[in-house]
Amino acid sequence: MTEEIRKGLAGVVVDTTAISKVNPDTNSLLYRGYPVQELAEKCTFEEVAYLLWHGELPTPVQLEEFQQLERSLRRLDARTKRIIDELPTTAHPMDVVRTAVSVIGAVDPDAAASDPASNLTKAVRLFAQLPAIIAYDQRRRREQELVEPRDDLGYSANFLHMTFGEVPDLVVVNAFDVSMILYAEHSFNASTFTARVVTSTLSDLYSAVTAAIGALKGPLHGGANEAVMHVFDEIGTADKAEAWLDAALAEKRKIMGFGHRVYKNGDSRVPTMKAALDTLVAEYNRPDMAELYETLEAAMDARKGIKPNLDYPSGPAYNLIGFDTLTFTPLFVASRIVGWTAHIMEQLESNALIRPLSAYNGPDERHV
Ligand SMILES: CC(=O)SCCNC(=O)CCNC(=O)[C@H](O)C(C)(C)COP(=O)(O)OP(=O)(O)OC[C@H]1O[C@@H](n2cnc3c(N)ncnc32)[C@H](O)[C@@H]1OP(=O)(O)O
Ligand SMILES: O=C([O-])CC(=O)C(=O)O
Repeated sequence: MTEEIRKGLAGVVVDTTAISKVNPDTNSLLYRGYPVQELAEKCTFEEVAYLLWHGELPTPVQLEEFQQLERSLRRLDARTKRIIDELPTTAHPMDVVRTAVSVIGAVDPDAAASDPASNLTKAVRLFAQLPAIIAYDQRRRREQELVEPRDDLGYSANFLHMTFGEVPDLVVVNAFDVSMILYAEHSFNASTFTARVVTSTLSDLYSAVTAAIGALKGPLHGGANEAVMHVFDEIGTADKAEAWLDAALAEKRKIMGFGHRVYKNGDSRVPTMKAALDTLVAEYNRPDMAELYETLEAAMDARKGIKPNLDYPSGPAYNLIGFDTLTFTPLFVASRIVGWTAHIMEQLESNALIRPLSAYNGPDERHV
């Protein structure tokens, strides 16, 4: 038998999904049929989360009910806070988030229940709790006290309030909300596929999410938004970008924030996130950031023809908002929790154990 091996499952279609459609030919991304750009312009992250989980945008009554539920679940419980406090500040914030989700799973008496209603309850709980975990972790690293959530604020305004102790201008809240919408879902990316693999063994949602966080951490996936900022810090100013890039390419380095497994002519989400970044550049009066961004992008295009992915504009956007660089990938978690949990529920609707084959290339049979 000749076996065709597709390293990294590149180009392999492994299942169907009704959650999102990534189309590199038209450079489009649909969530449940809606173009993501339209959702970013007209909806809040809460509405998009509801859409991804339920398949339809909420009616005003459904939205009100969902918002009330989400606001009621925002507070970090004492046990989770204690366990975060136990972790050294040398731990990467992704490890803190992964541990916190694991703790929430371990103390949930209903952890093993995997019917759709139980899983949706868990998904909403994680959605509501992650901002508190991430905000508190950044604050404790800065030796600041925990800030309690405000029930009168929407998701993004409250997230920023809990992180920085104040609600920034609307333009900042909106840019952050757009980033949450754009990060929420992207079909069978590595972390979502990880969540589906774990779910396919009939393990529980918390285990699948914990594994997905581990997959997202890597710099070839979600870790790239953090890595982009390290690149910006390394380069310094726009006038040094070309020389830096030539040296990095000569060393065969992968340039973080560029390239994509599926999109080969640019990531459908980048123009929307770049526009959000531009509003932040104006708000914080940081044209130098835009100049560095654009110079490196143009140089990469000229030398390799490789375009930016979503992590490229998101990294500097989160920097301008004031997040610590190490907190960037946890922000991706806060958003992608929606996509992961939607996929976990979809996997369970028609489950098949995910177990591919391998072609053995070790020694022929031999004996001791
Ligand atoms: C939200 C997200 O998770 S998006 C992805 C975020 N990740 C990054 O930004 C990390 C940097 N990018 C990369 O490493 C890659 O582009 C990936 C992992 C995202 C996609 O990789 P693949 O689809 O496997 O493409 P592959 O690595 O085979 O690249 C094809 C060619 O382009 C080159 N290439 C791709 N991306 C880059 C890059 N960022 N910098 C330099 N060269 C690159 C490869 O070296 C390869 O060249 P070769 O054919 O001469 O060997
Ligand atoms: O789709 C991918 O491979 C990576 C990505 O852009 C995402 O997860 O948002």
